[in-house]
Amino acid sequence: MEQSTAAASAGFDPLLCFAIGPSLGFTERFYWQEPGGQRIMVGLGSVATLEAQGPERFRQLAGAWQHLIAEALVAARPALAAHKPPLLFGGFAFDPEQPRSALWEGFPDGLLMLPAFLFTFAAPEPTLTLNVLVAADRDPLQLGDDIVAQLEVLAQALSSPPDVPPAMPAVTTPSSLHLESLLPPAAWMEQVAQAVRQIRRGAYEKVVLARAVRLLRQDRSFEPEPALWRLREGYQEAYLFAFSRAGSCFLGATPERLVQAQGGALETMALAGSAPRGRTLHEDEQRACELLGSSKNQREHQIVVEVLRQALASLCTEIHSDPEPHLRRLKNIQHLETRITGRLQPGRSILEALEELHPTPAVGGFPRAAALAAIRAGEQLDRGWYAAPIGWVDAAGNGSFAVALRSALLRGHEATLFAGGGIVADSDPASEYAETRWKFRAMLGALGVEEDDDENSF
Ligand SMILES: C=C(O[C@@H]1C=C(C(=O)O)C=C[C@H]1O)C(=O)O
Repeated sequence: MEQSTAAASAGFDPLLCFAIGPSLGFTERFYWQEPGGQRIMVGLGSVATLEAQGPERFRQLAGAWQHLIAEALVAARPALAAHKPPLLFGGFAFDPEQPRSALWEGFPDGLLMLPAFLFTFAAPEPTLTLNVLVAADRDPLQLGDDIVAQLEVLAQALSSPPDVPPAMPAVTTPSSLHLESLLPPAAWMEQVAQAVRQIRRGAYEKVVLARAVRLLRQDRSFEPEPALWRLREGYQEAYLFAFSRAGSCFLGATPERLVQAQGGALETMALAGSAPRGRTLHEDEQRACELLGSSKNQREHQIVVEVLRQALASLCTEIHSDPEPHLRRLKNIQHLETRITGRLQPGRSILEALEELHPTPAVGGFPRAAALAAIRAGEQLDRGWYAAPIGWVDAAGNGSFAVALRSALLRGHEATLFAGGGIVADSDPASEYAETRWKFRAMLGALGVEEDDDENSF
């Protein structure tokens, strides 16, 4: 497959860097790829993990991050670096007010980690960053020897990496896979009908309801590498992410940027309103025209644009948004998208932007508090890190976070996949259900379930 220029110039595949993690004894690792492969980062191991619980998690982590930066000694070639070290990677739970189930063990309400090794494939050149936590009583000579030894082990592992993807059939035989909805489809559609009734009564204007399906695999456990490999082939224009911890891996290919900040320039997007791709060019155009002309989808979308603009008002100057949405076309689905930009006020950080923006009405609803209450009361699902911010932040306050959609949590022989959709006054439960099925396609395909398998079972 075609690699980004930065990755190609490094001479090896970033996925290999991710794949060698377990052989070096690293149980925590991440893979992060921005749209078009312009920036790929792989982190192995964690020398510092900042964790926070509860609604104050963004502030708590911002404080802990400042503390870490203040104490860091950085030796880097600033002119050549694609970011200002130290760089932390992490994610957040969708709703800190909702109790976490056993499924999401190891994925707290907020987590930022400082990887032991960080590979960055981005302009101007690929880099390797080594992070070490130095205690006051550490012998500097011994420290130097340890670093050299670590680099030797790393070089050795990279020179004889495991096969990626590990040997497995391109498409798994359906008999070894079992797919089931966590909630029967009829019960989920009843939830949607109930939300529509509440909306019509004026309780709120929009709510995003999600559901999960579970994939069980008898022959072997799910591994992130082959799934990432397939996502990379089909979803180059998405953010690809994988975060392994505590025996699980949360991964996905999401089209939705939550926020990106670079040198004070901030970018976010409204992504809401969906239609399937057509099977022929003609059908595809027809679906696109219907989506652009659908007042239901346009309304759903406009709510997101308005709320994002308001959220940015307290953080940014020079806020601009596209005058109208354009189409964002992915392999199995197309959306309405509006780009929104601003300039961060001096001293404000991307973590503050996360706090303001999350959850946007694209994944929560509107008004926010009423929609979140409806999700807590009705959804019967622990979303965990699904539909929440995932990404990185550096010492200069630059960073990039996506909304973790089109995603799954892998644990041993089980994969739990998540998808949802925006419900408004004129939503139809059966159409919303169908929409979640298109959205599941990205991860189902990545995990080896073919297009027409189990057509009626999820
Ligand atoms: C909630 C999801 O997607 C979100 C909801 C959309 C919609 O309702 O049209 C579109 C894109 C996303 O913002 C999901 O993929 O699970």
